[in-house]
Amino acid sequence: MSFVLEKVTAREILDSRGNPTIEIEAFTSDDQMARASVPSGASTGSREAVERRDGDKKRFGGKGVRDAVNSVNTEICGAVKGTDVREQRQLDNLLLALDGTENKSRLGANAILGVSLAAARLAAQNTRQSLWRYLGGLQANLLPVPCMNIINGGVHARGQGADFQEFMIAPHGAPTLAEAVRQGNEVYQALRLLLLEKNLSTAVGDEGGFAPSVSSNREPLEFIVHAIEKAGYRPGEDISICIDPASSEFYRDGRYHLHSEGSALSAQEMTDYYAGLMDDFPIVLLEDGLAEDDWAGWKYLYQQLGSRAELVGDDLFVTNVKYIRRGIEEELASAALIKLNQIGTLSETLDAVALCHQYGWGTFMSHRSGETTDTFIADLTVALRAGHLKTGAPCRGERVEKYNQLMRIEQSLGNNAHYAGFQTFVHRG
Ligand SMILES: O=C(O)[C@@H](CO)OP(=O)(O)O
Ligand SMILES: [Mg+2]
Repeated sequence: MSFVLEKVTAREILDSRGNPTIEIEAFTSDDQMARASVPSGASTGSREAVERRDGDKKRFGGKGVRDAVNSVNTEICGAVKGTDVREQRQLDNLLLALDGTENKSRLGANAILGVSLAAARLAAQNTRQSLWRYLGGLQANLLPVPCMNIINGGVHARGQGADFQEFMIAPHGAPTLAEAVRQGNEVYQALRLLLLEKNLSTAVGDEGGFAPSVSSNREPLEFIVHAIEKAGYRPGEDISICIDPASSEFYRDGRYHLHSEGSALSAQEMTDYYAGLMDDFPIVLLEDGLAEDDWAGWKYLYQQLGSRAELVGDDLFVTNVKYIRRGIEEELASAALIKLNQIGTLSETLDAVALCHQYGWGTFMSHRSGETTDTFIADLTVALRAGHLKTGAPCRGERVEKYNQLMRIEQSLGNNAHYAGFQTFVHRG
């Protein structure tokens, strides 16, 4: 079995929104092949690594992704030929040096990440290991709490629903991952019936959650608590709630504009608003409660609410150790969202997770709103003992496929599998 990278090739494919994205194939000198594809966000942080796409992300065959494809087929292919696919850091460093920019804008973070992931998968394949085992070794036995996004709002619902982007359920009381997926799905189905009873739309948003038109950000939480009970579970005991308001999207001129409620709040008022929600609903995790540039606001948020819920930075940290380190030093949050394509290589993602764990921070592994059926993040979550992940509703193939892969991994671990449960959510401060 060879480990020598012979060539990488790329093509343009569609993501789950029907927008173009990149797929990479990597080959060893004995003609073994592995494939990886790269997702794309809608509520992207401004400090994310730069993907090469058309401005509006909509044109298949447009310049952006085609340019990234060309770079892989020519420049990148020439540079990586001959590297050992097991030497992931060496390969990733080579790609960083080749690009030469701080934010991967020359070759494109999508091109770079696709090569990085395809090479890792090839190494796993040629060492005859599953990807999760190859990436995590013997410590890879922690199955994450699946945080299922069952109500979509914000830009993922084209502004027709709640201001908050994601309302997720976390079935942390389940004994196993498979049971958690089953429970989450039961709540999702119960929610559908509740919405229908109220004559609300059950059409879904980008991540498969329902996107009803509501008149406040409390209403989805009320529906969810009701759905948890209707499905036969205890809110807070068996199943809790995680929210990602993605507040950078409604932050302007120093205020948080909640259109559904007709208010514009300061960071302190927004924090009080969240405190009120935490009084009334079993919220265990709040992601991007404040905006990516509101560092002072985050400090206050953490002081007030760090002991009540895991406070996760997504747009704030963009999976970048530089910003996560600042967050740790200044005590701004208790966890980082982890998205491979925010930073652009596997090695840098491993560094971000290691830094978080070193300081007792949580790691919330995440898909993107524009996904492919690639299940790399499911394996990575188990490999890195990330503890909880979000990958949408238990609906829409590109989301379901990640949950299905986690169930496969759990089954192959047998008695050695351990379900993360409630303690995976970091509460402190
Ligand atoms: O904000 C987020 O956390 C993500 C994923 O749910 O959305 P997007 O991929 O659109 O940035
Ligand atoms: Mg987010």
